[in-house]
Amino acid sequence: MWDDLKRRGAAAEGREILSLFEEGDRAASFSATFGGMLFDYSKTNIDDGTMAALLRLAEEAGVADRRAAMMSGEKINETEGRAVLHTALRNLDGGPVRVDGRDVMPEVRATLDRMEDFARALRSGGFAGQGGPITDVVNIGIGGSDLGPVMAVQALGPYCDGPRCHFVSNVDGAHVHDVLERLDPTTTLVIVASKTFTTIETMTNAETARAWMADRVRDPGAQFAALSSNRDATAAWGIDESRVFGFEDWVGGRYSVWGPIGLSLMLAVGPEDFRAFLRGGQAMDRHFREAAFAGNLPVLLALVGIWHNQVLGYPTRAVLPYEQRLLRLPAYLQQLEMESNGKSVAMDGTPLETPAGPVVWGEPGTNGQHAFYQLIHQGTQVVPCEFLVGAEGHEPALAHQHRLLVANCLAQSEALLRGRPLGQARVLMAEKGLEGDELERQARHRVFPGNRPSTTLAYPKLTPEVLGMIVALYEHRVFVEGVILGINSYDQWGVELGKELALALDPVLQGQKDTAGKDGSTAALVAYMRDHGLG
Ligand SMILES: O=P(O)(O)OC[C@H]1O[C@](O)(CO)[C@@H](O)[C@@H]1O
Repeated sequence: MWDDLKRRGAAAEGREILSLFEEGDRAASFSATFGGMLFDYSKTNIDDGTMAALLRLAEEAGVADRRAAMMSGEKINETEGRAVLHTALRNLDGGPVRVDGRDVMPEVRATLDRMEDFARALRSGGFAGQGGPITDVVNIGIGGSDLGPVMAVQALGPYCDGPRCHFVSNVDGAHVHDVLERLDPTTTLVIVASKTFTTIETMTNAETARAWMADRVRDPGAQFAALSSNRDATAAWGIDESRVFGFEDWVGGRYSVWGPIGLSLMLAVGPEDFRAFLRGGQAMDRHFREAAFAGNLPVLLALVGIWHNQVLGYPTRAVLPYEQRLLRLPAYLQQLEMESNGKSVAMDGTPLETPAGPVVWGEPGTNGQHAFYQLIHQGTQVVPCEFLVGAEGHEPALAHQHRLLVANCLAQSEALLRGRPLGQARVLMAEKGLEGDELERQARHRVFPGNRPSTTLAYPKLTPEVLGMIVALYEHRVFVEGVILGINSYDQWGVELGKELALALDPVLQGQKDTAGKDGSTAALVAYMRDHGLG
C-alpha cells in the first residue's frame, strides 16, 4: 500500500495541481460537507486514483474497527492500560458507555450537572468571594489543562458574559505574577486544573496563588476549586470536595476540555453555551462514526495529512485560522497532534515503518501574511497550509472588515495554487520600464512557483457549536492518522525525561549537589547561572 502511494507521490511531483481542475467538477468531488461546514481539499495534488488508494489505506489499517474499539471503551491506550473516552464527555443524549463493564455515563452527567450548578451559582453571585461576587477566575494548569480552555475562551469571546478568565501555565514566576498583580484576591476564584495534581508547574503556581490569596482573605481555600482525577491529592491540598470536579483516567489531558477541565470556559460563557460546544463535539463524533470514509471529514483531513507528510515528505504543516479569536488554535493543535502522534515506535514497540508526526505550527491570518508567508510562497520548502475561515463575523458593523479578511484567506490559497510564472513576472517588470539583464534579475525575484497545496475548512460562524465540531474534527484526525501509522496516540512518554532531569537539577542549581556526571555543556550552563545571579 505504502509503495503504491509512494509511486503516486513521485508521479504527482511533476504535475500541476491546477491541471487537475480541468477534469469534472473537482471542487465538488474533492470536498465534503458536514454540519454547515465545507472541507475543501481540491487544492492538493490528490487525484482520483490517489484518493482511492488513501481510502484503501484507511480501510486496511483497520480504522473502522479501531474507532469502534475506542468509542466502546476498549483499552486502546495500551501502554497505559487505559480506555480513551473523551467522546463520553460529550455524549449528551447517547446511550451507555462501558469501561470494565460499568456504564460511565451516570457519573459523567452527574459531574456535568455539578459543574453547571456551580457555574450558575458563581455567575449569579450565589457563590461569592470574601469581598463580593466573583469578578475574575484564574485557571492554573498546563498543557491539556490549559490550552483547551484558553483557546476556547478566546475563541468564544462574543459569548463570554461571566467573570473574566485568566490563565497561568508557565512555571516562570513572571506568568503568575503578571496575572495576579492585576486582580483582587477577595473577588477571585482560583481553579487548580491538573489531571494528576502532581505537575510541578501547576502545583508551584497554585502554592504561589494560595499565598497571594492568604495575604488578603481570611479563608483562602474557600476561593479555590480543583479539576483532577486525583481526589486524594486534591483533598490533601485542602480543597473542599464540593469544589472538586473529578474525571477518570480515560480522559487524556489534551482531550479534556469537554469535561471538568473546561470549567473556566463554562464559567465564562455559561452552561447553555458550554452544552452547545459539547453538542458540536457530539455531532462530529456521530459524523465520524457513521459517514462513509469518502465523505468523512476527520478521515479526509487525516488522509490529506498522511499524503503530505508520510507520502510526499513535507515535514511541517501550517494551521492558519482567518479568525483572530482562534489565536491559540495552532498552539492547541500543536499539543493535540504532536504530543499524540510524535512517536517513533509502533504499538508493539518496534520502530515505525513510516515517519510520523509533522511539525504543526501557525498563526492567525492576516498577521502571518506579514511575517512567514514569504517562506510559504517562495521558500525552498513546501508547507501544506490548512486555512480555516468563517463566512460571518460577530461584528455586523464591521462586515466590510470581515469581507476583507475572507478575501485575504481565499487569495492566499489561490496564490499558492497558481503562483506567478517567470513570463508574467517579466511582463510586470517590463511594465515598470526595466530591460535586459536588470529586467531578468528583478523578474526572477518576483516568481511564485505555485503548485503548493492547501486545504480550507469553511464554516458559517464561530459559534460554540461550530467550535465543538472543529475541535472534535481535529481530535479524530489525530486518531485516524495514529491508527494508519500504527502508533498509540494517547500516551506521552516523551515528556518524562525532561521532567526527571529538571527535578534532579534543582539541587544542583541550589549548590547542594555538584555537577558530577553532567555533560560539559550542562555543567558550564549551571556555573553560568550560579555566577550570574540565580537565586
Ligand atoms: O493535567 P496535568 O496532570 O497537570 O498534566 C498537564 C499536561 O502534562 C502532560 O502530561 C505532559 O507533560 C500533558 O499530557 C498534560 O496535558
